[in-house]
Amino acid sequence: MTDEPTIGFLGCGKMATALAGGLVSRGFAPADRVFGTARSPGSREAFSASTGGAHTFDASDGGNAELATTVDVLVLAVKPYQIRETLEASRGKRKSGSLIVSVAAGVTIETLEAAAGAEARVVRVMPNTPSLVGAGAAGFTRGTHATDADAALVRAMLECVGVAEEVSEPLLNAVTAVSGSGPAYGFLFLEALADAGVRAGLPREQSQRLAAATLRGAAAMVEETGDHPAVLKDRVCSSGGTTIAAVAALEEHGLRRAVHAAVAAAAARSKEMANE
Ligand SMILES: NC(=O)C1=CN([C@@H]2O[C@H](COP(=O)(O)OP(=O)(O)OC[C@H]3O[C@@H](n4cnc5c(N)ncnc54)[C@H](O)[C@@H]3O)[C@@H](O)[C@H]2O)C=CC1
Ligand SMILES: O=C(O)[C@@H]1CCC=N1
Repeated sequence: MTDEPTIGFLGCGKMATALAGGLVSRGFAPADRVFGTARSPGSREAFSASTGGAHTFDASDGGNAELATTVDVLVLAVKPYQIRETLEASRGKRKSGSLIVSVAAGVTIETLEAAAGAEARVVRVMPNTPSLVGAGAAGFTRGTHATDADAALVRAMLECVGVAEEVSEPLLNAVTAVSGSGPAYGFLFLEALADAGVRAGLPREQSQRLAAATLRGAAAMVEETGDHPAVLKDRVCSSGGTTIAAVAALEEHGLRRAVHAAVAAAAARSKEMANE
């Protein structure tokens, strides 16, 4: 493999478009070394636009085989139920020495290695869509034959677009539940906060800007000070003031219980998908 590998996204839908877009805009790979395949023309156009012109192949017209013969890193980004068949179909067509990276929720290393063929080098990743703007959070685990160099390459890719944590495979279900699915929880909370601001009298755009900047600020405080979130929360809560009244309302309405239930549901679903 050269210093600058070619990267191909087999299934260039929403996750691939976010990851590839982030990788190109952050300089990990130029657009002419990034490729995608999809059945849907809309997905191919969005992928091309997000990457500043990466080439795409039509998956309905032999594109997956063309992609497999072309790239050094083959990123599997079709739906989980399609991973086995598309990987089996790539056997004997993949570029010599290529690395297989799967981003599919729930699809195990064992399934990937069985479908890819003997000695295939596989890394399983759980990324998230904020990779597009360099604010991703991902977990990864290496397969039986993946080398230290493979793990380092995948880590470098993921760190180019955010943070990356190597974990044991069973913990990928928890990673999926916290950070893979997590942006949706953040968007839901942000939407609710902005709505509530509108209810309290703010114009919609101002409320959304304030809500988004506030959540970004809270996350940055945790990351940059290293303080426990509870300590930072206590500093906002004046005695007898507005914040503690709001915190009490959130506790009464079961915010913590709701978050625990959400993450447990996503982790259970991820585990279940391994058997589908
Ligand atoms: N959307 C997200 O936030 C995340 C998704 N993932 C994983 O990424 C994978 C893709 O999910 P999304 O991007 O959300 O779905 P998506 O539906 O947006 O993308 C799937 C793409 O595969 C294409 N496709 C369908 N059949 C194909 C075939 N035979 N060959 C090649 N391409 C084909 C479709 O045209 C579509 O563009 C899933 O396995 C999911 O678990 C992982 C982390 C986060
Ligand atoms: O909802 C899903 O199954 C995928 C995996 C993590 C985020 N989206």
